[in-house]
Amino acid sequence: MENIIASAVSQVGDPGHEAAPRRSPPGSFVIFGGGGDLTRRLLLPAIYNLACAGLLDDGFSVVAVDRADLTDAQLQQNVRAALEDFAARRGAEAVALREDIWAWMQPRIRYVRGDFETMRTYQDIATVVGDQNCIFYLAVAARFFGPIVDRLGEAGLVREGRHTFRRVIVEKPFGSDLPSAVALNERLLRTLTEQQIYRIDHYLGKETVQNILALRFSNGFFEPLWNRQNIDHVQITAAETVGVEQRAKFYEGTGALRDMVPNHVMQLLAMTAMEAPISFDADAVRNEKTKVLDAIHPLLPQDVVRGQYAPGVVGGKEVPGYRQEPGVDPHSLTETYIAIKFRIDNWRWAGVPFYVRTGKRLAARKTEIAIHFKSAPYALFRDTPVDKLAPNIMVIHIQPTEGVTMQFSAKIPGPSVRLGGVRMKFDYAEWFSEGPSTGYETLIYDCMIGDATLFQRADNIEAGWRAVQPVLDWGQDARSLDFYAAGSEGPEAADALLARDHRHWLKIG
Ligand SMILES: NC(=O)C1=CN([C@@H]2O[C@H](COP(=O)(O)OP(=O)(O)OC[C@H]3O[C@@H](n4cnc5c(N)ncnc54)[C@H](OP(=O)(O)O)[C@@H]3O)[C@@H](O)[C@H]2O)C=CC1
Ligand SMILES: O=C1O[C@H](COP(=O)(O)O)[C@@H](O)[C@H](O)[C@H]1O
Repeated sequence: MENIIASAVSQVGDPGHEAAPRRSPPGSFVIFGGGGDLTRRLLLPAIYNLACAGLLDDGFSVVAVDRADLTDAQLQQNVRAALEDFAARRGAEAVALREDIWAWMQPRIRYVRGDFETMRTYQDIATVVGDQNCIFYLAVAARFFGPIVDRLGEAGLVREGRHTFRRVIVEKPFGSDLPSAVALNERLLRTLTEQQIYRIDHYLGKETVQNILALRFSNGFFEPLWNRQNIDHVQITAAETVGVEQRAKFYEGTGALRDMVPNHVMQLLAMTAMEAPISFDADAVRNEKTKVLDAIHPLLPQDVVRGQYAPGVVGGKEVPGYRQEPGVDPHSLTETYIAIKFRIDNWRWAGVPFYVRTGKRLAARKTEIAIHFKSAPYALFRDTPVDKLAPNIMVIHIQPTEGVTMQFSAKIPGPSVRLGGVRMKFDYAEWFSEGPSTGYETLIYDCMIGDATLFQRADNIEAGWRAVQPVLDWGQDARSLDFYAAGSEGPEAADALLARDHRHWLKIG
């Protein structure tokens, strides 16, 4: 089946011959938190990968701002070490850092030592960046977002010139509920225009997430089926095998709902459910996303299952429960798993539930969107040994493998009519040879060229929080917390959520 599809598609055209993307404009990429974990693990490798792809202008430079006492040369050594650890690899395998790229990058890396809360730091940044284009990346704890932007404004660093831009990339978490997200938007917008703010959601940097729009809107055969007449329900899963790791302090006050749903999961839902935009212009896309999120029906307690992992076995190894993790309150009520049944009150989706689940310490690492189509009428098969027709399912795999699978029924060879489920699979890696990616390359590059399509607008963020705010308002409650063994499929109550509707989850593990 896979061969038939591959050969049919190969007649269409040879992949990989699209127009080459243009180089970024020259300018400084200023990273607040330039010595931090995000910078080392994801941002610097992304910049290195962009340099390897020839997408950075010779007038590009990185300016790291942090409080450690370092010289430019020491910082450059730290950057090299980070690139060796996190960038120079192909899959799990380490490869040598490209010396030609490092020779290009090294002199373009500068350090500004200073406290984020001190004006002197901003004066020093101004001296380094001069009047060039600048992107300020806030790779810092959320409590600094407002203060840094205020000071950038006071120092005149975000004033744009006739031919130069000043942009700010804001990391997550963007607020911790609807009121705080609204307040943060208001604060940033006192200094910046909406067009200068790039609110990042790293899920939007993932190729297959972007592919949802390509799949839906560049193929004639999906869109006519993409509605309540043909789709029974949608399942969105973002499952992880890792536990809370070293992040107990952050996670205890956050939990799975805040950490994953208003941002990453909502982006997946919005891209699956949105109407076709009138163009791929950033605002056209974001208008449609906001519209669909605004159409989410207010949640009821019976639509939500909160879970927390208990001790169990992951990858053949015994692991502790969440309450036994270092830094976690032994009586913690923080959820590490959440499942929600969303309803979308619009013409296209009325009556089609969107079930979402996300959690840590589950049976496998898997992010996917499964579109469950309605079954064909059974009538024709009543006089055959076939007792029921399986529904067709289209699964968009986001990670760890990227691709699309279609599940449908076919006749099992033999004299009588018997049906078996078969799969057709499109695998991104098999079809397209892509360079290494952290997912941040696309986002950083898009910000450089001023394309905000994959970033969240203020109303987008607020719509995501608004959809989950009822759950936050109910508060944490021991009665609303179900336990699941680490390494399992999640709490039984999540199965019951679908069983009530005579449906079941696809297996994670
Ligand atoms: N790490 C990750 O994988 C991800 C992180 N994020 C988000 O990115 C942001 C940064 O996270 P992360 O890199 O992990 O955080 P880190 O704490 O590792 O990095 C922050 C850096 O800022 C420095 N710093 C803290 N306070 C000041 C100050 N007042 N003045 C100057 N420097 C200061 C810290 O120095 P010191 O070490 O001395 O405190 C540290 O080097 C957060 O918003 C996080 O939610 C998002 C997705 C993934
Ligand atoms: O933002 C976050 O995302 C990660 C999951 O990201 P992924 O790209 O590995 O799917 C999650 O582990 C983390 O808790 C959360 O803050």
